[in-house]
Amino acid sequence: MTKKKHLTERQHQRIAANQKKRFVRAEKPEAAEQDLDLFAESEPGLVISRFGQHADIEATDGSVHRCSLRRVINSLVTGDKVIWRRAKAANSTPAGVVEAAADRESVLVRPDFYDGLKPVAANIDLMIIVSAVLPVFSSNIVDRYLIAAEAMHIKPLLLLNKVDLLTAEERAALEQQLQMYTSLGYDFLLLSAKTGEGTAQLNNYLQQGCSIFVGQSGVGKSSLLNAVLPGIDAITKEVSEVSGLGQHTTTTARLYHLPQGGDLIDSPGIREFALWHLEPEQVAAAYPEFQPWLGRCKFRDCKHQNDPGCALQHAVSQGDIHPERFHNYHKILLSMQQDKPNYFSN
Ligand SMILES: Nc1nc2c(ncn2[C@@H]2O[C@H](COP(=O)(O)OP(=O)(O)OP(=O)(O)O)[C@@H](O)[C@H]2O)c(=O)[nH]1
Ligand SMILES: [Zn+2]
Repeated sequence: MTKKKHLTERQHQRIAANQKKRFVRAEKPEAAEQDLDLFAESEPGLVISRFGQHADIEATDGSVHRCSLRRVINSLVTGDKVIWRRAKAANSTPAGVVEAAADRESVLVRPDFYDGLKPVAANIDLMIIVSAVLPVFSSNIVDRYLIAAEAMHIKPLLLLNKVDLLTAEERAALEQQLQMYTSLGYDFLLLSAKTGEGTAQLNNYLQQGCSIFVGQSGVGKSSLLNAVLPGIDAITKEVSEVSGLGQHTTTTARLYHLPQGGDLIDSPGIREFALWHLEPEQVAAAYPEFQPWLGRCKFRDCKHQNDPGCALQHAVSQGDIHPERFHNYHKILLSMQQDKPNYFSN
């Protein structure tokens, strides 16, 4: 313990040097901004990872450069497309500077206690919602992720893992149950990370763009990620240790190019991504099958429960809305009201 109290000579020197640097920076706050001579022509790039005031930028030739960010950039996350300039001098720190970020096609957000909704990753094409089939397949959890995907305009794919554990009858029953999703236009994939069944189809989906894997603990996300990108868990761990930023890095997302084609954005924070609080209207808006019926209830403030003249209840009774989806809708709304401040629980 006493060791910590006494700084070594080198530590003293380093602190003094840092203070000096900070002082110079304070004197000339715009120095870096003005010195364009240091940097080459602007070029397009892709954010592979973001670390505080820096970001790893991939050039079109595939090389990665740790860059600083211009002050005008107020939000930059993994998956963002940028305009940057590389440093003219070799081995300079930073290796370049990010000048501007392009508009996002989609953005994954997570609730932050202080900042409200915080962007985590951008330009995601596919949210792969991983569920285990045993002990039971939970449509309630799947529906929570589907609501999040719809709210963020990211296409979802339902991935049912561990199908090696099912008997033929159980498997047939599961496929029957999943009809309620296919009829809404949602795709599903039966897979086993253990036997490898379904991985070829999974690769077809992955090749189409940039994907993320989400799902509850124990469903097999690590196993699946390691199947599509061997060694990914080791890399994730390494990133957290090397950058030494402590707890924050556990949510720092990273973009990987898959050898079989397509991109993957991953971090522990993304894997355990949970549904945040939404207003009841926003939840209803995330159900595609509700859309033709919304606004047609007898009472404008209809809660779609036992209210007379409820259009949604009518749609359920005539088979246009699946009763299980409708049941989950009410359950999800109720849980949002109950644990409103608890953004982080599933
Ligand atoms: N039988 C079978 N077991 C599997 C399969 N995929 C994963 N498992 C097992 O399920 C357990 C959980 O797998 P993980 O890959 O750690 O699951 P995870 O979703 O990453 O879980 P967390 O790390 O807790 O978030 C492990 O014991 C795996 O060996 C599968 O397809 N079939
Ligand atoms: Zn109603």
